[in-house]
This record gives sequence, C-alpha cells and structure tokens, in this order.
Amino acid sequence: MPLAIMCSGGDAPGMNPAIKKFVDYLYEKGEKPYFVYNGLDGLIDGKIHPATHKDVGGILHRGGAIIRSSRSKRFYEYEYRKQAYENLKKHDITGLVVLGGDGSFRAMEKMSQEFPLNFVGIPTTIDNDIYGTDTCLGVDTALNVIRDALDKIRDTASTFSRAFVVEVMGRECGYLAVVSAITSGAEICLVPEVDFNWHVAREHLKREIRHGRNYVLAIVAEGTKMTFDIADWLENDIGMETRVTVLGHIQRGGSPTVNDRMLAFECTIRAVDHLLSATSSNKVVVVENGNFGMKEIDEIVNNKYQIDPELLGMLNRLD
Ligand SMILES: Nc1ncnc2c1ncn2[C@@H]1O[C@H](COP(=O)(O)OP(=O)(O)O)[C@@H](O)[C@H]1O
Ligand SMILES: O=P(O)(O)OC[C@H]1O[C@](O)(COP(=O)(O)O)[C@@H](O)[C@@H]1O
Repeated sequence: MPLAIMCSGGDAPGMNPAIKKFVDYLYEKGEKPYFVYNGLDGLIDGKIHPATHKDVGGILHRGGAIIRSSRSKRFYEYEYRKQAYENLKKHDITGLVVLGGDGSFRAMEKMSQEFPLNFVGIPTTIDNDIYGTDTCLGVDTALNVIRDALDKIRDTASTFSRAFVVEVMGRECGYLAVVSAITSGAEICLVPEVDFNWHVAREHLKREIRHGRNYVLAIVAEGTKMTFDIADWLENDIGMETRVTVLGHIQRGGSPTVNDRMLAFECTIRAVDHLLSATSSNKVVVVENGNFGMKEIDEIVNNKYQIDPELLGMLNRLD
C-alpha cells in the first residue's frame, strides 16, 4: 500500500526525523514510501516522488524539512484540491501523513470529505496551538532556542542596567511566551490570553527597582501586538533605558532536540500503523498527559486550543 508524507504550513524542527522514520519504517514493513515536495502547492503540481533510504541519510539532526513546505492560496479552491487528489491517485497513494498545524489539518479535512483519501496528521508547529494535544513537533526545540537567546540577552541587560523587551512567535497563542518567561525568569510577560494589568506591573517593578533591581526582561507574545507599547512604557514610565529584540524566524530553525526527535519517531510510527490498518478514518496523533493517542480530525479543527490555566496562573508569580 503506497503511502506519502508531506509538510505543510510553517516548518518546525522535528520534520526531518519524522520524514526519516517514515521512509525507514515503511521499507521495514515492505511498503513503498513517497514524498510530496513543496507542501500543498507541490501536491497540486504533482511533485510526488518515491523515497529511498538514500534520501533520508544524514538528515536526523537538521532543522527545516528536506521535502520543503508551503502555504498555498490555490488549495482553498475545489479545482486545485481535485487536481491534488488526482496526482495522488496516479501513484495509487491512498494514505497521506501530514506534518502541519491546524490550517493544514483543515485543508486535509476538506479534501478527505471530497475524495476517498485517508490521512493522519502529526501536529507540527512551534506555536503549540493545536487543540487536543499537549505538545507539537518543534515546540521543544523552539523553547530551547528562545531560552538560549534570553540567557544571552540577560547577560547584556544586567551588565548595562537596561530593560529588554523580547518578542516571541506563536500567532494568537501565548504558549511560547508563558513557558519562556517562567523558565528564563522574566519579570514581565504579555500574552493574548491574559489582560495585562499596567498598574500592578508598574507597582511591582517600581518596588523591585527600589530594592536594587537594575535590569528587566519582558517577554511579549507576537499575538498581543504590544511589543513597542511595552518598550515605550518601560522607557518612559518605569524610567529604564530599553531595547527591543524581535526573535523572529530563528525560533523556527535549529537542530531538533532529543524530545522532538523522539516525538517525531513515536508519532510517525503511529501514523503509519493507522494508515496501514486499512481503517478509513482521518485522525491526528495526539499526546495527552504523556500518553499517545489518536483523535478525529473534526474534533481537532473545530475546537480552540487553550493554555493550561495552571500554567497561565504562574504568570502572577513572576519576579
Ligand atoms: N479551510 C481551508 N481549506 C482549504 N485549505 C486550507 C484551509 N485552511 C488552510 N488551508 C491550507 O493549509 C495551508 C497551511 O495552513 P497554515 O495555517 O498556513 O499553516 P499551519 O498548518 O501550520 O497552521 C494553507 O496555506 C492553505 O493552503
Ligand atoms: O513564516 P511566516 O509566513 O512569516 O509566518 C510566521 C508565523 O509562522 C509561525 O512561525 C508558525 O506558524 P504555523 O506553524 O501555524 O505555520 C508563527 O509563529 C508565525 O506567526
């Protein structure tokens, strides 16, 4: 039973280990693996090729995705989805593993409603914003990239008695910001999920400064769109010389951590086993309280991810 793997949406470290496991595991099972190159655009354009062990040699430690990814405007149109399905049919591919985020799963749900296609999604995004799973491929590596950057920024901030505002990614989700603020000892954290209390924060900082604090680290989730407001406030209201660092796309790169590699292997094996089991449901591999499972795609795409309230509550105890 020929199966294919593709990446879609924002790339994330862990894609390459998943791609490697997909190829190795399918050969082990005596099945034929295919790659869809260039994400959904590649699916539309028929960029589907058999994969070999040689293709996946030496990729385990690399960020990004050797088969590339894309965001596709054309995939919103039925005609292009039909073309994509016909391209898969040409190779007798009946099952597809998709490494992507909620947008990609929405795309696959639509396609599987229209055509007889089975797919399994592996949640892959640094944002950790997918409903139904505690974690996603790429999150752990991104958190470690951010930690590394924050440790370095702290060095210069403390030496120069400055405030630093560091903007992290996450779209509308504040997960990366919350975990980074807690684990890097930031004084301030702004996320879309919580209203920022200027007054309380001001009193808190002023008190700490009176007691000897000479630098401040503020983590701002991009979804708040408040990076420069906070910088302005720190400079003019709190009275500390302030610099802004937008971490940007470095958060998407780098060698996948051990956790992301393990997650990639575990998810890929489950995805392949499900597709080979000949059941026709479309699923997403999830992790809940350390246990792996599978959820129906419509449950995943029709619900919104919420950060654990206990984790959010820890923002009240930053100091
Ligand atoms: N409702 C939809 N119908 C068809 N295609 C969609 C839909 N939503 C998303 N897509 C496709 O999925 C791609 C990836 O989604 P995006 O949100 O960019 O990334 P992610 O999968 O990381 O969330 C989009 O570029 C688009 O081609
Ligand atoms: O790479 P682009 O198109 O600039 O998109 C940036 C966005 O992609 C991300 O890095 C990852 O998002 P997805 O995984 O949902 O694609 C977001 O954190 C960020 O807002």
